[in-house]
Amino acid sequence: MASAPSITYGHQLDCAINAVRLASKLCQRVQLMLKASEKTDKSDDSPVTIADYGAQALVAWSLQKEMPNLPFSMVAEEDSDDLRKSEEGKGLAAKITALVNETISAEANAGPNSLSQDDVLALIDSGNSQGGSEGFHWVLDPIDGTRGFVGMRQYAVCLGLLHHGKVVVGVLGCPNLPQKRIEDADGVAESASKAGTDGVGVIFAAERNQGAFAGPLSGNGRPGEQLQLGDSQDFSQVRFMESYESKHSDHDFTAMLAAKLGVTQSPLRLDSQAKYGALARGDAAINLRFPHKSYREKIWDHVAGALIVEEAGGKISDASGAPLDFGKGRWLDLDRGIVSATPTVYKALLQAIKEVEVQPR
Ligand SMILES: Nc1ncnc2c1ncn2[C@@H]1O[C@H](COP(=O)(O)O)[C@@H](OP(=O)(O)O)[C@H]1O
Ligand SMILES: [Mg+2]
Ligand SMILES: [Mg+2]
Ligand SMILES: [Mg+2]
Repeated sequence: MASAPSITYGHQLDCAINAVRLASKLCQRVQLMLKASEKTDKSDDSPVTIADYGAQALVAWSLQKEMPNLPFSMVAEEDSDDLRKSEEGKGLAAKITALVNETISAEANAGPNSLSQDDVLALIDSGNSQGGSEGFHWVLDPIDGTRGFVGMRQYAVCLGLLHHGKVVVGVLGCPNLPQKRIEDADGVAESASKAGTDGVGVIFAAERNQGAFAGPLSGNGRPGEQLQLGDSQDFSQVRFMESYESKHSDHDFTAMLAAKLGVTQSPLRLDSQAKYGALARGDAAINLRFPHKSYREKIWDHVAGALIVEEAGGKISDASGAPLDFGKGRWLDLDRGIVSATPTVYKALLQAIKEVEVQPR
């Protein structure tokens, strides 16, 4: 008896790549003209800019335009509450609408002013799905690493697709990431300052069981370079990555873990899921994230990057080795932290975590 054909998600992958490229264009426009006044602070003290909102609206617009006949469910980070409440919020909403329309007319061959302010607010709010373990759900972080975006460092537009709770498509747009392998922190900082020029801006894309790929963010179609991780066991040669912000991940704890493993190189500190892309292409062998114990992770911070790492041959789990369960709604509950690495290094890492006595804060 012939076995049932396995499901593929090629069309959704193509649509996700187009949506991420379009939203990345908007982010690049805003980064060139970013002013402090166009930034609000959410109750959790994280900044959100007109680019976060604009990118969310554009991804929702692009996906629905390309797949008009499919039901649309999206779990996304932002909502329009702050844009409806105050005069300042309404002013931002007008700017976001103008920016979305400008980007659509410049990049997507549509007429100017094609979307009203209400349309844009509704597109932002179309990201209010609760997700779950049944059916299809897009998962979007319109700008991951907003602090990196504001600080002209790394950030990423991150879009994934869940099918029955498993990630089946993952795309990362990284406008400030060098296309060449990262040598050191100075090099990556220099790239960020040269966004939009040759050699800067990477898109990572993966489909379940079909591999992970990288290529220039500018351009069309699927990125062409397949990523396949090597498996070094020489810990004196490996490097680890972690958040730029020590508030997001305990740098003292990760230093202790690295020492336990025999890692001698200093860490590469980058904002956003650009770290997952960088891991998948071999810029470093380990990505560690150990937030404060009161912090609760959200799925959009990891969905796209997790598939890219796995499809490149890497491993990812929580600190106990349990797989990340993205099918439980908007939150991602897990044990202590998230670790991802090349396979042999990953095994040693889990063992080292068991052996260290001090736990993160
Ligand atoms: N106190 C905290 N601890 C851990 N993570 C935090 C945090 N405050 C915010 N974050 C999350 O960390 C993400 C950035 O991760 P990184 O440190 O790898 O750049 C943020 O994504 P956004 O920038 O999308 O809000 C946010 O979701
Ligand atoms: Mg945020
Ligand atoms: Mg995020
Ligand atoms: Mg974000």
